[in-house]
Amino acid sequence: MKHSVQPRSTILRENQEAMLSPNPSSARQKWLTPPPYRKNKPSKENAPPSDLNSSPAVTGMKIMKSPLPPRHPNSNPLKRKLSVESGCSEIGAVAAGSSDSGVKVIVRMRPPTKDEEEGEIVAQKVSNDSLSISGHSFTYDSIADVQSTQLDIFQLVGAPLVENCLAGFNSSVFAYGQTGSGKTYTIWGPANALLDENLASDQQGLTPRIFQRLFERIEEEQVKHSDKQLAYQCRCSFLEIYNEQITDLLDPSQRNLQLREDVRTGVYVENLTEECVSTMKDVTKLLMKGLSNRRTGATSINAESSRSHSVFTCVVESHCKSMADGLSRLKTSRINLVDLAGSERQKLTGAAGERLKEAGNINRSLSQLGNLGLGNITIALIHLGILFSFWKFLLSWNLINILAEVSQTGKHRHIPYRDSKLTFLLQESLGGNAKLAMICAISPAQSCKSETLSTLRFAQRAKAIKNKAVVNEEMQDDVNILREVIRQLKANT
Ligand SMILES: Nc1ncnc2c1ncn2[C@@H]1O[C@H](COP(=O)(O)OP(=O)(O)OP(=O)(O)O)[C@@H](O)[C@H]1O
Repeated sequence: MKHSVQPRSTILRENQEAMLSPNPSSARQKWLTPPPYRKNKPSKENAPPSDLNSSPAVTGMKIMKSPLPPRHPNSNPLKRKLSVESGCSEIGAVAAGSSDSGVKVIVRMRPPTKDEEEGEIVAQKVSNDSLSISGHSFTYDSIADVQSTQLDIFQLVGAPLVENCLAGFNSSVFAYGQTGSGKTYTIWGPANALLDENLASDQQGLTPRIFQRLFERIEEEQVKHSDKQLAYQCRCSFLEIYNEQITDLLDPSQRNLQLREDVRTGVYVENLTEECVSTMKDVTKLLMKGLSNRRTGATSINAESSRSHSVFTCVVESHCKSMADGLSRLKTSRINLVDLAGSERQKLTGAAGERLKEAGNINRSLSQLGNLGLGNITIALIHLGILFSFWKFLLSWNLINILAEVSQTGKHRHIPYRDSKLTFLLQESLGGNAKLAMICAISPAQSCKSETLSTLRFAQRAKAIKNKAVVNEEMQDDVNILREVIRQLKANT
């Protein structure tokens, strides 16, 4: 189901106006439509009129392209922090206390391949949060060793993400690591584990597990808060960034989509397809469609290597009305699940031709995620074709390094988000209004040692970043502010 729709800013304005409308029924029509967990029919025409007294539901509001992420409340007068006393704020608040702002870093070691088993195994888990590799020790939030299961990863990363999401926090998971280290396996799981008959499979990846839990928890929250007319809507999109071009994985004819920035609401992808989901079936359908449209190719390390970054995004909105104070509240949170293309050294992976060009682009965006800011010098090196792998190593620190430095010293610095599509699109997740978990995937084998060390150092720098996640909540009592904002927006258009 694809929806061709107007820009998010227009919708927001309409919704805000509707919520503020002196005629409450117009606001209701914008917000509540189908019965619980019915697949959404999102067009305006299809939306049956309903009212706030209808049963709790995952709602089928209007669908839109290009949703914009909620911004930090300092830059947006419409947002306020969670107040535990407020009428609806305890909804999904199990994890709301987790106001920790550090990036959670998990290192996952995949089992050695047959070839690797014949060589030396150099990486070893030492404790729950540390590992050693050839005498070097590293400490992170958690180490998942070769025995770790998909369920373990869900419990470490997925379960807290769902609670944070219901509490109104933006939440992102990035999988980073060398080609063939297990990023795709971790984030999506094997494709056959998405089939209906395998839904209970041990192999199921983090994303389907997250949505399974999310829908269960939504149902629980609606039962628990049945007096608050609690309604949810989940809208998903799926894109890939390949050679610095954005393709819509739910409609691959849409290539080279553009990133836009809205002053008030942030970065969005123009014309990206969004679909409403309310069941696991909806989600698996989107995942299977999107994953089958990704670019893959063989490297010497991974026969089915993802050659692009894939980003699955779900915007979860909840609307409730408190009986205690009669106020309506809207919480929005954005989940980003990101499978980064493999970091790789061309010599090791035997890259040539198209693969080499891809690798250059992959490395450029990953580099941007964490390089040293060597900008021009390094670009000159690239143009000369000199020491591709050395370049990658040097450049693999910029954004992460700058963010880590800003977090540690409190100094102001220009953060070069715009230097790659990946960092521009995901800037909220990197040092902004989001909780971020980074899963760094490694192989324990001697043959991967230098890539593994590079990944582990990247992970150390990532750990130092401080994000500023806040609950994204709008309240109806902000009516005067909203009216003023609408007036200003209208005046500016
Ligand atoms: N924890 C694990 N347990 C069992 N098999 C795994 C595990 N991690 C990875 N694998 C297997 O290793 C192979 C490579 O994994 P995967 O495709 O996830 O790597 P990747 O990091 O996504 O690589 P690329 O960046 O090249 O896409 C796959 O066959 C996958 O099934």
